[in-house]
Amino acid sequence: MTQDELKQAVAKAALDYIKPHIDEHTVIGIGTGSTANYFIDYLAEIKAEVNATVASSEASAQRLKQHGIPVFDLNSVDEISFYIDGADESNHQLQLIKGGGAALTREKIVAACAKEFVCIADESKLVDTLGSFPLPVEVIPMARSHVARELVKLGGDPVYRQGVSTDNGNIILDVYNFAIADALAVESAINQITGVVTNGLFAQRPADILLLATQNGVKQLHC
Ligand SMILES: O=C[C@H](O)[C@H](O)[C@H](O)COP(=O)(O)O
Repeated sequence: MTQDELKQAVAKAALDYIKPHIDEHTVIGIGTGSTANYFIDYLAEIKAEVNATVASSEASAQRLKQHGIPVFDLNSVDEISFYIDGADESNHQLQLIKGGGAALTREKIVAACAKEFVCIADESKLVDTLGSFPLPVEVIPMARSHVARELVKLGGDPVYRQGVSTDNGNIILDVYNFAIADALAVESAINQITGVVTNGLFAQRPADILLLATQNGVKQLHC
């Protein structure tokens, strides 16, 4: 199977995973990216059963609406029942790097409100140590140089993602050459830098389950 076929297979597995639990009170949080897009397309097949979703990006909200799936503002719902989203990397504790598509902040907010975070990924995303994928950091534009200097002090190699503005009107610095042994500590240290909105480490709020598409089928990993 190609990587795209694996993404599609895991998106279908996520739908099968949550479908028995969907009722009129269920609010589904929707992630961002190519794997999440496949999930949205599968969700459309059962849209009559879906009363509410909350999207983690303008792009996902638009795709949901195109399918006729109801999208709500996060402030108008009590709790997210399931949050379904992809990742750029996951370790075996289900701590993640996200934000390759610049949606990390809204993703982190929706994940924080979720009862269960179901991460969906193909097997290339599973790593022993996070950090081969450059760590995205969302930054208030005027703080770009200051934050970059502070990231260098932490041992990283930040690169400005040219031409990208997040849904919140901010910029992204991608931090290269960070071997992230203690993801909790790194997440918290970067978030202490003035001017940082948040970073793409999901360690304080890891996934609850990782559905991992492999050539031998979709596996379930728990931390
Ligand atoms: O900002 C983007 C998100 O964090 C995505 O979930 C992540 O980049 C994975 O994307 P994909 O499913 O396209 O590999």
